Amino acid sequence: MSDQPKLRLGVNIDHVATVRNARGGAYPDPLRAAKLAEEAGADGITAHLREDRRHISDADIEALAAALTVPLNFEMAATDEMQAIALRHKPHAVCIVPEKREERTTEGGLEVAREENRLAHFIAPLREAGCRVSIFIAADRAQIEAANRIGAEVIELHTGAYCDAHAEGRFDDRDAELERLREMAAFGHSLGLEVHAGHGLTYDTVVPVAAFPELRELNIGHFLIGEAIFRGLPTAITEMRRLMDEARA
Ligand SMILES: CC(=O)[C@@H](O)[C@H](O)COP(=O)(O)O
Ligand SMILES: NCC(=O)COP(=O)(O)O
Repeated sequence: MSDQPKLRLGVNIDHVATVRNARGGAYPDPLRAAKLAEEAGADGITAHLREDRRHISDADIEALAAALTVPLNFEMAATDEMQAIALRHKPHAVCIVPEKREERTTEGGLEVAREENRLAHFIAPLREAGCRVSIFIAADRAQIEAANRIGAEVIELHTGAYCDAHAEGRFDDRDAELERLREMAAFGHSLGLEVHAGHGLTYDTVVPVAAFPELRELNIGHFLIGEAIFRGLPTAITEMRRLMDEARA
């Protein structure tokens, strides 16, 4: 048995809403997926209320905030509208992410270093309301230092570049990205930040990341929701949990 602290698995249910929204109406229901994920051992649920509402809706956030028994990690852009929604629901965690209207998915990390003053003021009321504030950033020393200076308690390192390099067979790039993530997880931890990671992780890419001893949480969504088509959501989650636990052992 490992004596490392448990690595939590946050299941992101955004893309249940993507499927629902393809036809309108109410099916499939992200809350039902979240409850199933809880039963399957998810340690938390992550949902990203995009400004354009392309997947998760305001009503989804309301339902999740009211019904979950595990912590809700509410991903949002640093806008006044989103801040007001977060302050209304007071989720366990608020993760500030960058958004671009034209992007297909979250392409990079938040630019904290150039917006320190604004972001420090933006997160202060969220912290006062009792939310754990997390900043979704690239594995970059300057961004991590800035996240620490503005008073974030948590950073989530963007694993997309590592996963993309793996998927495209660029293995030298993948290994370099993995090394960068490893070093920056250790650096963030050394500053006293809680370190999370996520974006694009799959069964093929999760193990080396889950092995970083400084990590406390992985947030995984798109792959798990896709895999649920083939083997069901509980089994897809259980397998991810098994790989994470093996990596920590
Ligand atoms: C910030 C992040 O990584 C998640 O929100 C995830 O990417 C799902 O949302 P999108 O696919 O819409 O970016
Ligand atoms: N913050 C990352 C997340 O919640 C899940 O990202 P993905 O697995 O859907 O790419």
